[in-house]
Amino acid sequence: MALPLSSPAPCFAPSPSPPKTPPRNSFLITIPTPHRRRRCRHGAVRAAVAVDSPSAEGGGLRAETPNVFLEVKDLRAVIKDSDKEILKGVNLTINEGEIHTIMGRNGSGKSTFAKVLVGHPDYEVTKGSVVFKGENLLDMDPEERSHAGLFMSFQSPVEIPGVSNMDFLRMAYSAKKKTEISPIEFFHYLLPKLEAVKMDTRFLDRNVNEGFSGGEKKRNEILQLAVLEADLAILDEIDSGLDVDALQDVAKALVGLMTPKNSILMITHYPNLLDLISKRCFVHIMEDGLIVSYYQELHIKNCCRNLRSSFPVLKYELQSPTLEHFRQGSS
Ligand SMILES: Nc1ncnc2c1ncn2[C@@H]1O[C@H](COP(=O)(O)OP(=O)(O)OP(=O)(O)O)[C@@H](O)[C@H]1O
Repeated sequence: MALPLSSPAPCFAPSPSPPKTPPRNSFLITIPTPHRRRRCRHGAVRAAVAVDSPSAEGGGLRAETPNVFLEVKDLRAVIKDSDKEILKGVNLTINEGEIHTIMGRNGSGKSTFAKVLVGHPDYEVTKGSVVFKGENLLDMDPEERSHAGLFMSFQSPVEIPGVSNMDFLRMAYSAKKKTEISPIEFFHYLLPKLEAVKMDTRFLDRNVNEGFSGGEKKRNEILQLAVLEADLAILDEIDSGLDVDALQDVAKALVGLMTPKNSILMITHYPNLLDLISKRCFVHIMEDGLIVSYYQELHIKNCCRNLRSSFPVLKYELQSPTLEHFRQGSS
């Protein structure tokens, strides 16, 4: 379920200028596969694998210095009241206006990472830092994080019996805007958003997610995101369980929500959604609690084409690529 938001504090960390060499904890391997020579229409295809996701300053491929939205450094987390470490030193930087995707095997820690970012009580951070728009995210409780502009769509959206979708959305919107909005006024605000995600108004009277099909729940998550207009949307497998039409609707709605000022962090196993969104994006691979590799700033269509042509398994089976696939592809 999404968390209600309130006005984000427009506080941005100064963007560091990119150094000429990658930081010590990361190195780039240019993949010597055909896509290295291929240049996309945008003339900027650059495929790279890095061990340890580099920080923005380590990327070194950007000429401009965008505002850093989220900066995760050496993040380690265990399951609460246990010493089972799930996140083992994650590094990730997201600038405003960017789409980032995390792929990887089942159980590699993707959802845990997302949940740790929004302050899920099941996990305890043992090391590292997370700065969101210049503020220490780890010092905030989950509600404060959502107020600061974070939104998370969970893999399995929760049902809220006894609370209508309409009331829930209106309460969340009021909390974000810090002002009451009348049901009529809110309905007018909501209508175009319902149309964007192709949801019928009858879903407004139903209790939040109660009895919704898997696909309807996912659309409802996007509706919440559209209503709350978060700065950074973390979408955990928003594409799972969607039929072809629903996938296209969700992709279209997401594209409609993107502005140069907001960002998306998607967790997915399938490149299809990336294909449909058709925007530039960063693709990261998570393995055993670490972001171990990344494709930097590829146009998504090229990125997915490259992934499929480089790693034969992806041609036939749209599974999450792993670091092993990158290694095979580059040999
Ligand atoms: N609350 C918890 N209690 C026990 N184990 C947990 C808990 N949360 C995560 N784990 C374990 O941590 C590992 C990572 O889980 P996580 O859900 O983050 O993986 P994932 O990469 O999102 O997997 P998938 O692709 O299947 O969704 C798994 O082995 C999981 O069983």
